[in-house]
Amino acid sequence: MQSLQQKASEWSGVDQEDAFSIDEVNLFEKLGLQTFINLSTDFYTRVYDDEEEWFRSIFANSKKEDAIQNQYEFFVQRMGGPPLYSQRKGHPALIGRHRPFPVTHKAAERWLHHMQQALDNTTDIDHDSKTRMLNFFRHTAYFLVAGNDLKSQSQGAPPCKNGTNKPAAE
Ligand code: HEM
Repeated sequence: MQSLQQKASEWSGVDQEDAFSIDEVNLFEKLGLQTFINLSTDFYTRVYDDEEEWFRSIFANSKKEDAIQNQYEFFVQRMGGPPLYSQRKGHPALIGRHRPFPVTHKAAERWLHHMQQALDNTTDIDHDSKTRMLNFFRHTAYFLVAGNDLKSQSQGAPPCKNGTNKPAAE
C-alpha cells in the first residue's frame, strides 16, 4: 500500500527531498510578511476571477478576504515564520480541511496554474525561493489529491488512475 506522501511524489513528479527543500532556508526571514500577503492576494484574485466557472465555484462559499488570510498565515507558519495560522485556527490538518472540496487532478493543475502566475507576478520572490515554493506547492497539491482519492474510495468510487508525472517546476 502506497503512503499518501508516495502517491504525492509519483503524481506530482516532485520527490520528497525537493518538496521539503523549503526547510533548508528560512523563506519567511528572506521574503518578509508583506511578500506572503501579496502572493496570496494575487493568487486568490486570480482564483475568484477565473474564467473557468467549475474551478471558481469550488471557492463560492468562502469569502475572498478570509481565504487570503488563511493561506498567507499558513504559508508564513510553514516557511519559518510565527505560527499565525495555528494561533487562530489550530492544527492545519490540510486533508481534513479540504474534505468538503473536489480536490481532483484537474483542480490541482488549475490551482497550480494560478499559483505559478501569482509567484511570477510577485516581484520580491527570487528564483531560488520560487523553485522551492513551487515544488512544495506541487507536492502538497497532489498530497491533497491523494487524500481526496481516499475519500472517494470510501464512498465507493473507483480510484483515480491519472498520474501526470510532470517534471518539477524550474
Ligand atoms: C489542489 C488544489 C486545491 C484546491 C481545489 C483547494 C481548495 C481550497 C478551498 C476551496 C479552500 C477554502 C478557502 C478558505 O476558506 O480558506 C481552501 C483552503 C485552504 N487551502 Fe486549499 N486547495 C488546494 C490546494 C492547496 C494547497 C497546495 C495548499 C498548501 C500548500 C492549500 C492550503 C490551504 C489552506 C491553508 C487553506 C485554509 C484552510 C482553513 O483554514 O479552513 N490548498 N483550499
